[in-house]
Amino acid sequence: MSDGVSNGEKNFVPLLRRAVDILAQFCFQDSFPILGWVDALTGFDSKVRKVSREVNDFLDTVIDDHKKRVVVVAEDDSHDGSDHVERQADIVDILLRVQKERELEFNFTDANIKATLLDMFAGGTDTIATTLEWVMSELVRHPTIMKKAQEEVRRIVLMGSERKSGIDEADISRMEYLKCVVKETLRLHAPAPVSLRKTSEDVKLGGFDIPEGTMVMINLWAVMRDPEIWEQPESFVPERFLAEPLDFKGQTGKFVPFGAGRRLCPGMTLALVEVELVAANLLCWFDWELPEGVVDLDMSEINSVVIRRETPLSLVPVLNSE
Ligand code: HEM
Repeated sequence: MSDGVSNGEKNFVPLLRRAVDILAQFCFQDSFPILGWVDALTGFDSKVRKVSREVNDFLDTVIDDHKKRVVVVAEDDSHDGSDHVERQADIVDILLRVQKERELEFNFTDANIKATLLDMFAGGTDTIATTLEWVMSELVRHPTIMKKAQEEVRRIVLMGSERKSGIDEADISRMEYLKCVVKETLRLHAPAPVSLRKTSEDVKLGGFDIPEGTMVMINLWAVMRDPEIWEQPESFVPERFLAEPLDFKGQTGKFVPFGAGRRLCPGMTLALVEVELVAANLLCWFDWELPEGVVDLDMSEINSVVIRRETPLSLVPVLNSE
């Protein structure tokens, strides 16, 4: 990558966080469209324009940089080892190839590529990092659950006929308890707490008349802590998912960390692979302790588009000597 992009990369994470945080801020246009003009007076509109311009400029640089590279790229590991292959193709190379070879039925423009990249990075960075922080926070607060999850992971990875040095997806598919830990974490700490919809017709719901075209916010966080539908809703009990193996599609309207229906999170499968794989590695190769002097972990949350820990998680890893 050119220096321009490398430098930009360093700034991209904070820029992305700024962009995502703006989405969580109140604006009149969304809640009272008739008062949308107030957003210009409060400075909200210019803040949105500024951050959009910065994100757009960064993505333009990334795309230009990829277009300029004259390298032969491989999209998998199947190359013949010849000197022509300088590196594996990344997601931008692949999207540019799809564009160049006109693989789609519509004109796939640079704007489409930028939108795809933004969706992936905005939707898929903080959500996954935050989920992992909550997984480890809950496990450290519940040593018996941590031990049970570690025993499962280590039995599958370290105690087979052949001791492995890495964990693959086939191993993960056998980690039933770890999957329950991830589900329970997503139930209690849904990183994306609301789902937005616009009504396509007049509806009556719970005694309220909701006119067509109303923006409705569904509080997924509250659904997954509702005492009417969950036993001990505030407790961290992964076993509840052994007893009731709810999937992630949200069709029961009870367990909805990725939303539900046609606008269900498109990154769900990728997210689960990443969270489960990283969590399994953390549990397999290390034991985890609170830093010296810390007796109880602070579990305060920051409410934004993504519900993060108020204080970043700090734990001490101890190499597993098994
Ligand atoms: C633990 C990780 C994640 C959680 C908990 C999560 C959760 C959600 C939720 C609740 C929604 C709203 C769905 C609805 O309204 O029904 C959503 C939408 C979305 N997510 Fe995720 N997500 C995660 C990871 C990802 C990843 C990895 C990506 C992309 C690579 C992604 C991309 C998106 C996009 C683009 C949307 C908007 C979809 C639309 O409006 O049609 N998410 N996500």
